[in-house]
Amino acid sequence: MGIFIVLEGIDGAGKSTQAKLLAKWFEEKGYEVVLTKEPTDTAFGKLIRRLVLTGGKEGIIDGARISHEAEALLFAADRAEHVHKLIKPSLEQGKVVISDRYFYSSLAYQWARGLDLNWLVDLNRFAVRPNLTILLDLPVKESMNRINGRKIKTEFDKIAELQRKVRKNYLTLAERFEEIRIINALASMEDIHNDIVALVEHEVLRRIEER
Ligand SMILES: Nc1ncnc2c1ncn2[C@@H]1O[C@H](COP(=O)(O)OP(=O)(O)O)[C@@H](O)[C@H]1O
Ligand SMILES: Cc1cn([C@H]2C[C@H](O)[C@@H](COP(=O)(O)OP(=O)(O)O)O2)c(=O)[nH]c1=O
Repeated sequence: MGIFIVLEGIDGAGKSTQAKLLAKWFEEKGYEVVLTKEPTDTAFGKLIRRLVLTGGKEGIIDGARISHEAEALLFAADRAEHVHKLIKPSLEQGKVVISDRYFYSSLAYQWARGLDLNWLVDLNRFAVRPNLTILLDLPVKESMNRINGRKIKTEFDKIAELQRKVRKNYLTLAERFEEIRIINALASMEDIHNDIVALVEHEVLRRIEER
């Protein structure tokens, strides 16, 4: 079996930066790495970007805004394909899979949209649990500064209020899911990377060696 690591956090927390650094670290150690993300780049991911995340006629289908339940189902459908076509087969081949976002994003964001958390947990029950989930925790003000200037393509990016709810939700989820570890994402990229590597060594690699 391979190793499955997920990076989570609000928009601009540094997930993609740290996912790349971690992938490089594993590759230098001789592991085969699959670096991936959600929403994916498949047809489902594209549909999500078109119906949920694109600017302009945001989320409009047949003249009305897409419901939050439909959004949650689209993210889950994209994830099901991701799990069955990429994540599981790669883990079976002994690879390291690093995903920028996973089902915790659905729990944090769609819960912030007012959906029932337990319904969301049940909906995502098919999703194999990672060995380690790193929550990059950052105050919203700092994340907004970091993504300021980035082309605004989602309504999520615009609303600091929603980001605050999402941040709080992630911290609550960290109490419920034991694989989630919180890292202070205010530090420098290098310090955060070192913190992540320390977690990977202690929480994942050592446990595998002990088996
Ligand atoms: N530790 C850090 N300190 C300052 N800026 C950072 C740090 N990590 C990432 N950034 C910058 O912040 C922005 C958002 O980072 P990114 O990795 O794209 O976040 P995410 O994938 O979580 O949206 C990028 O411009 C990136 O270069
Ligand atoms: C995976 C996932 C993402 N999202 C949101 C979080 C982000 O604000 C947004 C898009 O993710 P993002 O990481 O910004 O993707 P990209 O930069 O490739 O467009 O989707 C959910 O609401 N639920 C989910 O299940």
